[in-house]
Amino acid sequence: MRVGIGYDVHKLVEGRKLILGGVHIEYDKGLLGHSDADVLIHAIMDSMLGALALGDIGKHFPDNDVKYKGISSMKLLRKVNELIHDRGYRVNNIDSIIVAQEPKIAPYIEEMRSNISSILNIPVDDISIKATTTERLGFEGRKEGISAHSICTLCKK
Ligand SMILES: Nc1ccn([C@@H]2O[C@H](COP(=O)(O)O)[C@@H](O)[C@H]2O)c(=O)n1
Ligand SMILES: C[C@@]1(CO)OP(=O)(O)OP(=O)(O)OC[C@H]1O
Repeated sequence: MRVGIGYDVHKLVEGRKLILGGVHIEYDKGLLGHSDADVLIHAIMDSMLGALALGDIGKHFPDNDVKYKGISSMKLLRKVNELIHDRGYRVNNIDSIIVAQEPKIAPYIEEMRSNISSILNIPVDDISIKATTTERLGFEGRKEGISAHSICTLCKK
C-alpha cells in the first residue's frame, strides 16, 4: 500500500468557467490556470503521483506547453491513472476537500464522485469529496481563490 497527498490553489477571476471535479458550476467567477484549472482534480492527481514518488502535475504537464492550454483536467486525470497502472498499482481510495467560501459545493459532489469514478474505474464509495468554508478567513474566505487537498492510497493490482 502506498499513500500520497496533494494540495493546489487557483485564483478566482471574472470571465472564466468554474470547473470542479469535472462539473461546470454556475458562479460569477471561475478559476484561472493554463488548463481548465480544476483545482480538485489537480490535488487528486498530485496525491496519486505522490504515492509513487512520481513528482507533480507541473512535471508531467508543464504549464508552458501549448498542448495543455485549456485542457480538461479529467483528461490529465486519465493520463495519471495510466501512469499508476503502468507501474502495477491502482487507486484504492481517495479522500479530498475543497476549501471555498462560495459557491455551495454540496449539490455537485455526487456528480464529481461519479465523474472521477468513471475515469479511474473504481467504485464511487472509494472516492470521498468534502467541502468547507474558512469562516471568511484567509484568501478562500475573501473569495480570492479556491484550494483543494487530497490524500489517496494505492494498492498493487
Ligand atoms: N463552499 C462550500 C462550503 C461548505 N459547504 C458545506 O457546508 C457545510 C458547512 O460549512 P462550514 O465551512 O461552515 O463548516 C460543509 O460541511 C459542507 O457540507 C459547501 O457545500 N460548499
Ligand atoms: C495543470 C497544468 C497544465 O499545464 O496547468 P494549470 O491549470 O496552470 O494548473 P497548475 O495547478 O498550476 O499545474 C500545472 C500544470 O500541470
